[in-house]
Amino acid sequence: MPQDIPTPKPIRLAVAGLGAIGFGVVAAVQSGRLPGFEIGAVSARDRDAARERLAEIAPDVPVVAVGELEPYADLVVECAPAALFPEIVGPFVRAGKKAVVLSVGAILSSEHLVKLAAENGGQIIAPSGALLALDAVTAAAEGSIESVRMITRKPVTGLLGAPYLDEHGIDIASATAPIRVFSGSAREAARGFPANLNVGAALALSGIGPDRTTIEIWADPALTRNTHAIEVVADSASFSMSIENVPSENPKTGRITALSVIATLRKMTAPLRMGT
Ligand SMILES: NC(=O)C1=CN([C@@H]2O[C@H](COP(=O)(O)OP(=O)(O)OC[C@H]3O[C@@H](n4cnc5c(N)ncnc54)[C@H](OP(=O)(O)O)[C@@H]3O)[C@@H](O)[C@H]2O)C=CC1
Ligand SMILES: O=C([O-])CC(=O)C(=O)O
Repeated sequence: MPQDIPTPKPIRLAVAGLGAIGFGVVAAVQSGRLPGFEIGAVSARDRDAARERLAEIAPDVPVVAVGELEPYADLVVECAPAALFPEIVGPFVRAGKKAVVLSVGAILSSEHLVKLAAENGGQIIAPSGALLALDAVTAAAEGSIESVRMITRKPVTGLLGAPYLDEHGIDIASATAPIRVFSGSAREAARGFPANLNVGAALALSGIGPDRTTIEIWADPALTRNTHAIEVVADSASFSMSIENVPSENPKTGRITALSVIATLRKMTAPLRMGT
């Protein structure tokens, strides 16, 4: 006779940011699509508006400031503006908890939080998000990688407002043909495009780092999708892959990003786990 296996307690999630990504994660949990998880608390800039948006799907979930999330949850999903990254992730990793992070570019300026996670038994987890092939890049990095290059092409709305464009006087709003707006390292790209190029930082941190990973960014008025093409040359394999992301309600963010978070969470408790 098999013995009764006690049902594990649900993992309590804090969702920091209730936009294109955060709302999708909350909706997935509340609909029962992610068994084994519950929402402990959420955070948004406009908390009254957030309560209204949650009224139908999660009326009882507390909406609190980002700095107050940690006691409510076992794990935080960080999906807010990059500037809030330390305030969101810090308390969780200090408490030995996990943080699933989307503002991956912010890791490059918050390396102390990786150290804090190591000291306290916490973990920072960056899902593949809007990019692909991070499984193969991390595997190749266990050997020797010669080069990693990414070319990103975005509709103009996917890049508007990036600090790099203002600093360099690059006008893309009136573009009628593709413009190459940036060419350089993943580190410089993360600094200049903090809300537009987390994928570059994710690629860099999976492979040969932010200084050796090279990035080109194009604004293309004819495009409707955010596209990323990567080329990797390593001693184990050479590969090139590309992805064309359908934008979410936030034109900077591909729809696949929220799904990537949901898949990451599902893997945490799955009896069969696919991919590196
Ligand atoms: N790793 C990857 O592949 C990808 C990463 N990203 C990154 O993920 C993050 C989230 O993206 P996305 O969901 O599209 O962003 P959105 O702009 O759609 O949502 C951002 C959310 O953050 C909230 N917020 C803003 N300020 C605060 C604050 N002070 N306190 C609490 N919450 C706040 C907003 O609140 P309110 O609703 O009240 O305005 C909003 O709910 C961004 O950093 C983005 O660059 C995006 C795509 C891909
Ligand atoms: O990297 C990002 O922040 C977003 C992005 O390019 C995408 O969603 O395609």
